[in-house]
Amino acid sequence: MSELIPGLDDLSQKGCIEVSSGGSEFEWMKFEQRKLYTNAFIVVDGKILLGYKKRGFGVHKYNGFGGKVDAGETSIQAASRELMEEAGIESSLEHAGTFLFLIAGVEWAFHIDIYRADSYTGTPIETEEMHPHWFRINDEDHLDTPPIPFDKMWESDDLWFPLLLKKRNFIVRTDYIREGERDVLRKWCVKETSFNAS
Ligand SMILES: Nc1[nH]c(=O)nc2c1ncn2[C@H]1C[C@H](O)[C@@H](COP(=O)(O)OP(=O)(O)OP(=O)(O)O)O1
Repeated sequence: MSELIPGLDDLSQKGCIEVSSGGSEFEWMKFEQRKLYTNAFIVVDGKILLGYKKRGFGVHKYNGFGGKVDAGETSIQAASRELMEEAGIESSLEHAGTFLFLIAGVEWAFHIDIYRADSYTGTPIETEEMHPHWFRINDEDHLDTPPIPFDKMWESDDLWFPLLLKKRNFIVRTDYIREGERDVLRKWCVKETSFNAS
């Protein structure tokens, strides 16, 4: 079995398959506290909806729609609320993965529940935080739509997007450091959990 990823439930790692890992020369960063976040991706008819982030941490990157889970909310309630606040749409979301994101200088870990859906209601709109855009998910269809802009996303997203798009469930941990203005991926592990013996 591959190394257990610290900070993620040991049981959910039982029987899963490591897809990618790196930075083995570094230690995983320590953290005392975790904060809950969500991130939702809509994939419809060969295209994925991403938002261009206009402000805050991760500004100028493309990402799913999400943010902090508020007190008294479940994760899926937060994911639905954020999808409405940031893209103006409603959707029946399914849990797709769990993501632990650490960055040097922030003493807590971001525990992000990743959701996906293959339908939605409403029309995606630009909001104060995000500008929505569609991207094609392969190079056979929709050639008039741009490909997923991995060079303008968090550096590790290309490692787990194939699982998200194939509807496979996964867990990810990424530890980043800051180098000047840049966030640099230092250690990571991606595992597919779809094969979990529960
Ligand atoms: N696709 C992604 N890939 C990645 O590597 N890290 C991500 C990620 N999506 C989110 N993160 C990390 C970095 C990001 O700054 C942090 C918080 O997520 P968001 O930026 O979505 O939340 P916000 O800070 O906008 O929260 P709100 O203000 O509640 O909307 O989680």
